[in-house]
Amino acid sequence: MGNAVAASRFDQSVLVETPLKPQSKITNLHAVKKKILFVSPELADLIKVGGLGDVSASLPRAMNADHDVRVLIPGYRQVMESGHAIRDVGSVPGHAALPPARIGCMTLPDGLVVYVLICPELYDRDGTPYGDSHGRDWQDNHIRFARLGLAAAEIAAGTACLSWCPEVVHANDWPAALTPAYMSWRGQTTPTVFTVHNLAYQGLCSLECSPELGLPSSACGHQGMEFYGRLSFLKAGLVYSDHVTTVSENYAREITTEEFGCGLEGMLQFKVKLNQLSGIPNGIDDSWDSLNDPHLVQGFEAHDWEAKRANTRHVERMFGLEQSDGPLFAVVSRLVQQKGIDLTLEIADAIVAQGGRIAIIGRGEEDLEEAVRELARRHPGRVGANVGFNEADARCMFAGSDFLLMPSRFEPCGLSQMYAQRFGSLPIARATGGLADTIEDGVTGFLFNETSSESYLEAVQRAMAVYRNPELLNAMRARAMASPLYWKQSVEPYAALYRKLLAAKKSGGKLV
Ligand SMILES: Nc1ncnc2c1ncn2[C@@H]1O[C@H](COP(=O)(O)OP(=O)(O)O[C@H]2O[C@H](CO)[C@@H](O)[C@H](O)[C@H]2O)[C@@H](O)[C@H]1O
Repeated sequence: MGNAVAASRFDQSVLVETPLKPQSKITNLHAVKKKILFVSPELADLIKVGGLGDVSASLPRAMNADHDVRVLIPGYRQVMESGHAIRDVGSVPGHAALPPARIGCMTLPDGLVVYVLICPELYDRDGTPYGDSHGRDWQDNHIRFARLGLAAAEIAAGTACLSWCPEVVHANDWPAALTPAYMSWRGQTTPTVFTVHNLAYQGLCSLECSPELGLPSSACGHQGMEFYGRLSFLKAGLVYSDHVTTVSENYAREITTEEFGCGLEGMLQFKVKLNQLSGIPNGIDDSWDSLNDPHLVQGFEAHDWEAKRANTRHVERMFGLEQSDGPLFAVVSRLVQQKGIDLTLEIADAIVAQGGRIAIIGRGEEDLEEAVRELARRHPGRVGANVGFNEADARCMFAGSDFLLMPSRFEPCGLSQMYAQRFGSLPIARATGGLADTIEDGVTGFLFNETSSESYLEAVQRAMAVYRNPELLNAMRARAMASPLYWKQSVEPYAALYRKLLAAKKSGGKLV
């Protein structure tokens, strides 16, 4: 294993920073670089369950042009065995039932600095970050992710023995949500941002877990993280952070309604009144380059549809599909209720009957995994399913398909539809959350309104009609390929938010 943990107590990563050059412009740039700690349970380079892994890999890198953003993640087995050297740079003491842990530092090949929370009894396991290989949540998830939050708080307080201390802490989703909470309970004043990538995952545990987490009594009341008789990590992130963001403007509005608010809409409406909730859309990174992506059998640009076709033939071979002139539909998704996979299963026969073929890749809930396998068995040569996930195959599918099926019940932002657009595959999606913000109906994809197979099928029929009109199809493909935002364009709103929080802290004033 290449993950030697050296014995130093000091954070040597400072040694790789560009030395300051007096009297030069670079000096000024370094002077204004803000130190940001980005706390996340996933980082696509090392471990990814879904879109949060992509964002945690892309956003800190995009921000690093102007800031010094470092990521903190748990030292899961996959992280410790990733082959990247890990230097021992600090430690955090135990607290209640949270065991003490070490902090390692990993510098990825492009220079991204990643702090790794090393605590084998919590993280050295087979399975995913959240559960075992059968999809069952780890019983001690409250301890595992409270440990993450408290370690971040210690780093922010300067008590983790690191030589680096953040000026802003940015925590993501429920697994990192106790970061602002512990910081608040300990009287720390470093500004905190909490980003909700998915409000439906809340990190709930029994109120009786409170002593294990070492919570103050105020935490267990309605004004704290109590939620319908349980403790909610997600609510803690909302209550105790200085500002909450979510990953599209439309979803930021939707979560203040009963339909999408998961019971938290009242407090989210309150956040809006305080000007403490906003939507900042996700982007995609530069690797989504249809001409130069090494995973594709043939790179292509807009209007080089013959080259795109070579990718279609490749996907047909990958999934054992018959070659035909009919459209190829792709599903690249976590197989969970949110994504409306059941709706795709309902309309699949109609797609096949009209000459379409469907290729499905993804994993998730066991019953949905079995249902897609069964669909493929029923339509040999017309429907192919690969239950599992790998990035290379996903990229080939975005490049080779004509349409991406994404009938999500809700979608905070969605990345897959943007990946598909960039690779000339038109998303067919429900007009919800970030899907409604990133897809222009009839121009860069197709939208439908109702969570029903009728509404969905109507959009699929419109897509099929466009497919029969090559001129229109190609015009839409070209528009779609030019439409997704790169991360660079999403970075400034985060930077502006950090500036605002720092300015408010400096003036000692309340945020308005
Ligand atoms: N079975 C699987 N295993 C591993 N990876 C898989 C997978 N199936 C698909 N993927 C990949 O995961 C990513 C999916 O990202 P999305 O943003 O579309 O959804 P997700 O629900 O995971 O993310 C949540 O967080 C992101 C980030 O903010 C929001 O965009 C989104 O709306 C929200 O639901 C893509 O890179 C895709 O290729």
